[in-house]
Amino acid sequence: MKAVRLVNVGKSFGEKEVLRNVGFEIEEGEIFGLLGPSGAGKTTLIRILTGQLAGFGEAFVFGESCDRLKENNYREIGMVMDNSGIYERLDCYDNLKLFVNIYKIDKKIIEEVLGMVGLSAEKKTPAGKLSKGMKQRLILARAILHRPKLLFLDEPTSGLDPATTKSIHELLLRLRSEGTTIFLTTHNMEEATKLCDNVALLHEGKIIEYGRPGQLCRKYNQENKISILIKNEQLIMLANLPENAARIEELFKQGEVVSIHSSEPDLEQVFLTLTGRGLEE
Ligand SMILES: Nc1ncnc2c1ncn2[C@@H]1O[C@H](COP(=O)(O)OP(=O)(O)OP(=O)(O)O)[C@@H](O)[C@H]1O
Repeated sequence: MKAVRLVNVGKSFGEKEVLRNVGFEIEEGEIFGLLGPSGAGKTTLIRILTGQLAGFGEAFVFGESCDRLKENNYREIGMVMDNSGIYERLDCYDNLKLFVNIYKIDKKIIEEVLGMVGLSAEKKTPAGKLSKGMKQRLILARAILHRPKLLFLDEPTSGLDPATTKSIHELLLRLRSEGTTIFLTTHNMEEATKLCDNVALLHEGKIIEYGRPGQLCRKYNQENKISILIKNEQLIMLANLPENAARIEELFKQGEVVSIHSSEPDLEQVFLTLTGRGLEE
């Protein structure tokens, strides 16, 4: 069974069409990235998938229609959205205890999950006194407490420092290795390339590309070039064509080559090629 299946999903707010003909599937156990600039409709799509908003078309999680999700379906889903649901005055432990009680699970899991997100030392710290990165990790801890099969993460590392971002990435890869399906939105193309098995590019409410990050980069690699760093720190860019082979061979023979690699576009450039706009605009 697919973790997520969308067929012709659309959504309008009044006159404004925010999503149109959105269709794709997510396999169980993959990390999927929905990429698009601000206002593209990413959060709206997550809200439809989590039953918080009704749209047109068909949307399913684990075969269940998203407008009919019940308690047992919600037990399989975890979410990290803007509205964090964290109580500032309660410490980290008690914040999680609230949810352990709601889910009726063993409270032994709290210590384990605090460890997973690197907050064991902050167990007794009120959430209001945590740094932004720590708070984000607490929100993530809350979302994975009941070990959901499907995790929705709306910009999980936005505005966080590189160390916290790295620890969140490691946690997401660990969750995937344990079989969790992850649906994330991001503006960060490096994050998407590093983590995602598949990505969809959303532009003005429509999916304009879908595929593996590497595959998409190669597909739009119109200017396939090779960059060669030589000893005097000079960078030589050559088209990846047979007629340049002799030149490259000569540089190798002269012992000049420090490094050589093919230069493919990144997802940011793919998006720019398709829309004429960057993702951060
Ligand atoms: N409840 C609402 N009522 C009216 N318009 C809305 C509502 N929610 C979202 N929109 C509009 O729908 C569009 C898509 O918003 P959405 O939040 O889904 O974008 P996004 O891709 O998640 O953006 P960001 O990256 O900034 O979070 C925006 O133009 C937004 O103004």
